[in-house]
Amino acid sequence: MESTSPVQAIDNLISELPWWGWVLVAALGYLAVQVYQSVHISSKLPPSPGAFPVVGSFPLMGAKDGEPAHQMFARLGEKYGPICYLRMGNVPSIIISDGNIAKILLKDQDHIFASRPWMSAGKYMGMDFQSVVFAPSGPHYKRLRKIYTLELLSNKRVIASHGIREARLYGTVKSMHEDMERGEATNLSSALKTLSLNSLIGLIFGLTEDTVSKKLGTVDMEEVKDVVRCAVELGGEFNFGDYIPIARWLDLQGVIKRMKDLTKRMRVIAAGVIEEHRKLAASRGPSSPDDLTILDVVLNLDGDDVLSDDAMAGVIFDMIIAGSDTTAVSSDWTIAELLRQPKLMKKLQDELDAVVGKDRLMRESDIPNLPYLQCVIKESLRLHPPAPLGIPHCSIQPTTVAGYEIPAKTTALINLWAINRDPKNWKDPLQFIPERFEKLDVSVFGQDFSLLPFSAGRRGCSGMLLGLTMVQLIVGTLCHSFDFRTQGVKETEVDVINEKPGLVSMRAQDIFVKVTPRLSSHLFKK
Ligand code: HEM
Repeated sequence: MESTSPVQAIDNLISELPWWGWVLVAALGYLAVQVYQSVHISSKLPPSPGAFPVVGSFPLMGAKDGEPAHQMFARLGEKYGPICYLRMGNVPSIIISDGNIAKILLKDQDHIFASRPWMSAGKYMGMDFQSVVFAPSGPHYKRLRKIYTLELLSNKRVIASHGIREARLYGTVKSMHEDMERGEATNLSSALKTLSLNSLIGLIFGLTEDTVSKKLGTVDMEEVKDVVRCAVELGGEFNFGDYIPIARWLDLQGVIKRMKDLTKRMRVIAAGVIEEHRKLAASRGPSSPDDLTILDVVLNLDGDDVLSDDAMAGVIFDMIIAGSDTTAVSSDWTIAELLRQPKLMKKLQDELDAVVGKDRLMRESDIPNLPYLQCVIKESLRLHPPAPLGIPHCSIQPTTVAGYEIPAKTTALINLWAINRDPKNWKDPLQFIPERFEKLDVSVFGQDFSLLPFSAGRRGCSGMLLGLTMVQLIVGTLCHSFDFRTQGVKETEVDVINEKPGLVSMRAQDIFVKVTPRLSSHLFKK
């Protein structure tokens, strides 16, 4: 009998292996790597609950049904310490629950942690990672971020665009007054969302009060609002496919399919508004720099700054999505806290009456003269940061943090919610006490690592001044204009504990209020 050499035997096996044999070999190989990674969690990594093959640490994270992720991560922080290692499916991740360690990532090693991990939201809704929110660090991101800082959201442009925000807000004040005249309660939470969305749409597209709810050329503004609503929902949905490759491939949750459909709608809207804006700009001739909308500025960029169609679509949707719900929920949490504590509400109203008077509505230019309003908003951003986990960061190279080894491509989640409530830094951290800021000079803009509502460093929120100004103006104007009586629940029992899960921290229950005007009656006439 002819003998076969081992090499020949392997050769024969390979050539005769059926397709399912290859699938089996690939699956066994994948499993072997997973088992190796699970048992081989290096002792130099941060403390960890451990990990299983394929699903990693997911079953060990102690997730509770309906619980927001930042609360679950805060519990992990209490158990495993301020830096905790998780393998989320296939993805090495660290959770940071301490301001001093956040400072290492966002300041000392900002150049290492300023990238973003791969996320299906970035691939699809982020226009193939062209949008600033999802772009990994590199020349494209650097160029975009510079455009945001110097052109789109510069201090000068934020100040110059105050009229658009004030007009939208005064419109909301008048419709709440109309609800009152009809004897109806206003759903305040929902009114705040509509207001923020309309303000952002106004800033970007430059629509007037009449057209903001109608059409811009071929683009229906209701379609824009629906796309934004779907994007916020989809962005907040947990997608296993981001962590487990096979789940991405199978798309069992249908997230990728829905994102692809939504991206098509986003591209159609972006193409429509860009075309309309080009036509309008051509017919209108040159405008003064202060009258330009965000989209005018984007279209006027020249030289190396000119953006591709996808990057322009990214700017439009990044700004509306990142800016609208964050400012709406922050205003909602603040008013909820003030309703629970009538003394604080009165103190704020007294300050507003003294500075603004009763014969006009508040303006953005009043804010520097309203120190208590500033303290109220700071305290609200501390206790209820609207984006409690920020947006995931990603390391671009291996590094050491607090004595632990962190591999390259590790996702870093910074628990801003836990940091802002750290009892090491804040007395009575769970109480809403604006007075704590009366004698404490702490900035919300990322210089103080015990207070990080906007995160910090090169990846920190690029709309922080705009966001802060909007919340101050909205809360100040509404509390100045009205006294509130809640419907369905006593003022002092408005829920300021429970949240809906999602990217943005929303209160679990909408607030319904009946209002009584506090200012001269002519201010409420349409
Ligand atoms: C109270 C309101 C707001 C809060 C609390 C807030 C908070 C945040 C946070 C925590 C991040 C993540 C930062 C990180 O990755 O470390 C972020 C990112 C971002 N925010 Fe805001 N935001 C607010 C309003 C706005 C507004 C009004 C805009 C613009 C219209 C905006 C635009 C952005 C953008 C573009 C990013 C991504 C920055 C980047 O990746 O470089 N935000 N925001």
